[in-house]
Amino acid sequence: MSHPSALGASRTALSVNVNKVALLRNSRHLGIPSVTRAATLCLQAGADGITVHPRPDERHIRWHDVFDLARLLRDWPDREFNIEGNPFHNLLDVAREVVQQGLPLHQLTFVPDAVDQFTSDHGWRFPEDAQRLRPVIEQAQALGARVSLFMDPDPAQMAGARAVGADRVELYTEPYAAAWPDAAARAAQLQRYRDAAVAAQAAGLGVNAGHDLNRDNLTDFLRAVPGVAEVSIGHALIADALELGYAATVQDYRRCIAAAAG
Ligand SMILES: CC(=O)[C@@H](O)[C@H](O)COP(=O)(O)O
Ligand SMILES: NCC(=O)COP(=O)(O)O
Repeated sequence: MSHPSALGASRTALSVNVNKVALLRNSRHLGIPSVTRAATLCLQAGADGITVHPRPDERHIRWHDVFDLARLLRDWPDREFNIEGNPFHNLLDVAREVVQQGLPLHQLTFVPDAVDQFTSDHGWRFPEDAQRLRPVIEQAQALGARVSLFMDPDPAQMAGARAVGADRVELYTEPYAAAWPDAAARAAQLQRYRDAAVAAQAAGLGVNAGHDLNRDNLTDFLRAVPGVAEVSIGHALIADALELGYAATVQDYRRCIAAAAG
């Protein structure tokens, strides 16, 4: 039976971000834990794809990881490979090399991070970023990749993302995750994200979401925000996997997604 993957199904796809596996591995020179082994176990457990966010300092994902994972994904043709990063650093060079080697690359998520960014904390802004984004979006799409722009949940910004040629936006969910424990703050945040998703879809964009999503906050988010195509989850999921193992963890996140639909 084929996997009901991001490539065809209407349910929200789960892309596992394996940055933090690489972070642990890099603290010694032993090659463990293995990033490709982690990805394999997540895919075997039903993850719809793998995400990496290689940073210029290679503090976690190293350039060879991108190619190792692309080679792995070649054996999983119904799953997706999503690479995140700033297109004005060397993201497009890596993407070009992946494609030149005949390896799979489904999605590039452009994130406006500084070189030394601690972690992503804001999205692109329009009209300020429009002129410089247009050509790099075209270059990425010419490689055959879907382009998603990391965006704050501001409905007024979504038409700008579409106008520069993006296929999707990824709504930056840290403010929602931070508000989640407080019911009133959570409801207010969910309204913002719902409005942003509706505006994005009205502009012709697909909607992804990510950052600090976890097993507690994921179902509420997907219940409130319509038509989310993909969530990419790393930090909390890998932390859960340290306790539960990759298979049980991925299955749990899939249950959180299914609970929102049911
Ligand atoms: C765009 C985004 O929200 C994630 O890719 C996040 O930036 C993960 O990066 P770190 O794992 O380096 O925090
Ligand atoms: N795009 C978000 C992502 O890949 C993972 O973010 P996080 O779950 O590590 O915060």
